Amino acid sequence: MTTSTAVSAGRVEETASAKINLALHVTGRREDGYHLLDTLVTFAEDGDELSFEAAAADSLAISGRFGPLLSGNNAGEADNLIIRARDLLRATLDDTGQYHGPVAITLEKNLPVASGIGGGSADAAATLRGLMRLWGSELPSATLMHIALKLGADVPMCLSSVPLRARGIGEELQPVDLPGYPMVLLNPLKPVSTPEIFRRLDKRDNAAIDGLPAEADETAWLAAMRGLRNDLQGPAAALEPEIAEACDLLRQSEAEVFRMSGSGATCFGLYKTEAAALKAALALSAFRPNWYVLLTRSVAGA
Ligand SMILES: C[C@@](CO)(OP(=O)(O)O)[C@H](O)COP(=O)(O)OP(=O)(O)OC[C@H]1O[C@@H](n2ccc(N)nc2=O)[C@H](O)[C@@H]1O
Ligand SMILES: Nc1ncnc2c1ncn2[C@@H]1O[C@H](COP(=O)(O)OP(=O)(O)O)[C@@H](O)[C@H]1O
Repeated sequence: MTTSTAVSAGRVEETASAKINLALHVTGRREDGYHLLDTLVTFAEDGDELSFEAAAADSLAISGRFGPLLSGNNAGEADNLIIRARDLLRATLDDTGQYHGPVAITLEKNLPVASGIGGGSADAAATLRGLMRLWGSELPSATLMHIALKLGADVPMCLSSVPLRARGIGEELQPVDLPGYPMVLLNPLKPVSTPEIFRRLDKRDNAAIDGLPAEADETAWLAAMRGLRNDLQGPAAALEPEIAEACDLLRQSEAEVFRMSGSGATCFGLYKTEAAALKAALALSAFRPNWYVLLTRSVAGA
């Protein structure tokens, strides 16, 4: 039911930025089996592109390099996180008597799917942001965070898409003063199962992240990040050896910091200069033409 008539904008656009776990420490386990994390996260300047336009009826049109992977039984319209985000937001707006008319949504799926960079979570967060702009909605930030967490552990952090440290399973967020860096993402395009990676951990009470710089000093942050780790990288590389190869290629490309993101298989490299990142991306694309290589930049903290 739509209970008011105001539409604040005809068409709005949102970028769903790739999420990068620069470090991910598994520090414990909840009673429901979910693992407690301490993770340093940043976002790429690039990602999926979404648009939202008032229409006569609801629709979702998907295009882009990885669009064909989202169809049928794998996140087709009914299961797509975009649709789940739209419907959950609508239910809350309905309860508070706010407008939520029909909407035509487009998704340009540029990010590889199930690849440790949270494309689905970023799409869900972009949908919440985009529809609130389109519909002129007003919700307390706690309500929005509650909706986001229902959609997935990574969705709250994707709402702001700024560098942050996340704890719990992703609900305790603390922005950090991390500078932006030229960045290359590299993925062998081999799927890895997130639950399987968590199941294969042999240690679940690892040390938390320690000693992050308080200021945006590029060199101090690079040194701090070199001392961190991704506890999911060992199990993921054991399942998919090309992950180890991807990290090794990034090391050879003279990345200042290189590591796997999330539960894989995407790996990232951070560089001191745009020229170094460009050289790395060109060499990696030539050496592994069938892999996913993205030359981008990580966003800077506030
Ligand atoms: C590992 C991370 C790090 O940012 O990113 P991705 O690799 O997905 O990008 C996330 O914590 C992914 O969280 P989320 O998006 O909820 O993962 P899902 O794919 O829904 O979780 C699949 C399954 O993985 C296990 N799981 C997930 C998260 C967590 N903190 N502990 C777990 O044990 C659970 O068995 C869960 O049912
Ligand atoms: N819009 C979407 N984009 C990507 N995956 C989606 C989407 N909606 C639902 N999914 C489902 O979510 C799962 C995890 O996708 P994704 O967020 O890309 O993983 P990851 O966080 O590992 O990068 C996919 O296997 C897919 O079935």
